[in-house]
Amino acid sequence: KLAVFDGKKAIRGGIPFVFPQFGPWNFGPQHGFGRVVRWTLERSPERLPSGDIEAVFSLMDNEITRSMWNYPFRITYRLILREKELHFHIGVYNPSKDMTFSFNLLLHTYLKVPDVRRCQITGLHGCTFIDKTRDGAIYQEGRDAVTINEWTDRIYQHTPQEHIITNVVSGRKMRLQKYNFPDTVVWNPWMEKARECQDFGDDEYPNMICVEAGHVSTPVILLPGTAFEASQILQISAHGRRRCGTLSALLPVSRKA
Ligand SMILES: O=P(O)(O)OC[C@H]1O[C@H](O)[C@H](O)[C@@H](O)[C@@H]1O
Repeated sequence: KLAVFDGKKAIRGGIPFVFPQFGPWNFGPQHGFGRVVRWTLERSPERLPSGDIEAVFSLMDNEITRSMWNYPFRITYRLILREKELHFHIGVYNPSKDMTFSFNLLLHTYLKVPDVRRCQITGLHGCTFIDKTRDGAIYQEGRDAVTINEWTDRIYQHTPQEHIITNVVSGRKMRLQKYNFPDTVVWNPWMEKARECQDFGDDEYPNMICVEAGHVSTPVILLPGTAFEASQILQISAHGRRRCGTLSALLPVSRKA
């Protein structure tokens, strides 16, 4: 409720686009500039023959980005909305002839939930995680379904392509599928940290969970003239029902044929 849309900070909610840095940054704002700069709308929302709605955004280097990160780049961000799904396809291109650059990329997805203590996240069992609430110590997850009862800020590594998050809005299940995002960050600031955030209502932490698909515990290294592609699908399912068979939709179009 206290989110500020002034172009200086990310909006607290939705899906902030974390690029080219995850976390504090010596050369610019925390989590990079991708979530605060203005993107270009390449293609306004349009209905495709399939009935899906598609919109395409792009971001290129400019004076502002080069003042923090002196590389030429081009990002294409394609969003497809279906009845119960939202698809995110990202392409990062390095147009340089001789310069390699490296970056982090993460979709900082906020999910609205009736009570975070009743959410379970699957797909993390056996994964190592960097615990940012314990000075970055590394542990291994022993639970099949992860629950949250305190300040949580973890980078799970080498996570599988799918997580299910239970008890999101209206008690439904959210299926998160990802391609080329090896990490999954799980974050809830809990009471004290929420109070420290000016744009976070004191009583709002029980009603959110961030499950963030990203490439953050190691950087993406992009050689001149090459592109990196990554995707995410969020799919809401009615009370436990699961649909299968959408994983192929995560593959880049060029590799699908
Ligand atoms: O407050 P923000 O800059 O939006 O960051 C919110 C959170 O993002 C990620 O989940 C990080 O792992 C957290 O350490 C950070 O607190």
